[in-house]
Amino acid sequence: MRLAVIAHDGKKAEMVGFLLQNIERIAKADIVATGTTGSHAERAGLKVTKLLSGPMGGDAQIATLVAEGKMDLIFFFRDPQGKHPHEPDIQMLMRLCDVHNIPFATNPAGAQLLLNGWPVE
Ligand SMILES: O=C(CO)COP(=O)(O)O
Repeated sequence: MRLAVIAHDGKKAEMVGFLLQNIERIAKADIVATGTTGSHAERAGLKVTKLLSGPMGGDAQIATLVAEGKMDLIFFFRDPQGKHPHEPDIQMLMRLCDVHNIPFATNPAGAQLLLNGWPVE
């Protein structure tokens, strides 16, 4: 499973908690993350490949991986209360997931359903 994880600042703790709760399901996954989300995950002991921070182009990098057919699953825990200067990049990522039919969860409930339905490797 090639999984990308991204979380806005208000959702980073929730993302790390979610990943730790699902540690067995994601044990064999190749995980990439936007920079700061990835640092939080690493501090919790998770192995991730960190890309640029979101506002510096990390979402765009993940969008590129989606376009290239290199991603299976995207978890992006978005903060619905926040405004983000790189919103165009986020829209691009969501659009490319739709173009390429890549599952995209924006909150833990959706992410859990996707993980539960993922074939065991
Ligand atoms: O801004 C983000 C997603 O749009 C997340 O980026 P960081 O993980 O670098 O904070």
